[in-house]
Amino acid sequence: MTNAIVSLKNISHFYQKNQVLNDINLQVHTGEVLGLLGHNGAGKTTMMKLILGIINASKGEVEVFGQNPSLKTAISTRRKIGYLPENVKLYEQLTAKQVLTFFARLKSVNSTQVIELLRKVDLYSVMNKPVKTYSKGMRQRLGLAQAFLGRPKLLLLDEPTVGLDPIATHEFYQSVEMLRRDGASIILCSHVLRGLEPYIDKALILNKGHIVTIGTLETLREKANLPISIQTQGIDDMLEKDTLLSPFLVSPSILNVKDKDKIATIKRLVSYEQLSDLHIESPSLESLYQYYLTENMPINRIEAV
Ligand SMILES: Nc1ncnc2c1ncn2[C@@H]1O[C@H](COP(=O)(O)OP(=O)(O)OP(=O)(O)O)[C@@H](O)[C@H]1O
Repeated sequence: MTNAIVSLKNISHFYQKNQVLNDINLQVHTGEVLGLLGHNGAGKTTMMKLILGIINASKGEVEVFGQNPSLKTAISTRRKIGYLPENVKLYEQLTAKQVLTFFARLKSVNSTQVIELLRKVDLYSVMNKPVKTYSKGMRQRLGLAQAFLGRPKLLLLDEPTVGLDPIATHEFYQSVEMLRRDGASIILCSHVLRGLEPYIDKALILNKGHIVTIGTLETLREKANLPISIQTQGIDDMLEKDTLLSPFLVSPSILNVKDKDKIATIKRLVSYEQLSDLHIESPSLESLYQYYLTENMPINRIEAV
């Protein structure tokens, strides 16, 4: 692919003698949203720091918009990157509008963007209230607006939904979606998977500095071949007695089947007149993550250095 805006080639990184990234290869293309998933300490923030140009890789090559982002001369590249750090603290005494106006000045961005961004992250109606009165979800959305000042082409979001409840998480991702529609590519690292799935195009699962797998959710599902869950209503008694279906039962009304058996199973289920409803669920991002972490060895493991 030619339109990679982020390219990591054979990246390894050490903090003193401790190797925290191992032969990482990654390309992020224009318009993509990549979920960088891994437990605490997997190396996600280190990857972000490399892309931001804050640290230099011990080995390998980092290119962002075709340049090494850590070079002094890569000013235009760095301007194209927006960053929301984990646990960002914005000035409590200032209002959201004042905070964004302040950052707009620091970034030499026209302050007309401030109001537009406050609308996008749904803080317009409270923009004149001090940040100290905001919920954690509102603060995170303000952090997101700060990261998007100057309309960066690449947004890096580090654990943006830690500590947010499901509603606040949903609202946060809706704001991310608004910014994505403005043309931003996004790398979003998280160990909180709940609510993430609809918003990412690809997932990279990182374990102890190794890439375990990377791909679209569809590809990850295909490779994992985990069972699909089919919930039925109205035929519990019949399912138990059906010798073709009963081996798949995991509860009186739920069957777990592999993708290849899905259609045959559904056809048999709908042949029951008493069937009143059917709910089909593909493996969740959480179960895929669990599968890849426990079942698979890293694809590019380097043995002890
Ligand atoms: N400046 C540093 N000096 C030494 N070790 C570090 C430094 N920064 C991170 N580490 C170590 O590198 C490893 C990877 O850390 P990193 O912050 O990249 O992981 P992470 O996946 O982002 O985890 P978390 O979600 O906890 O931030 C961890 O073992 C961490 O302790």
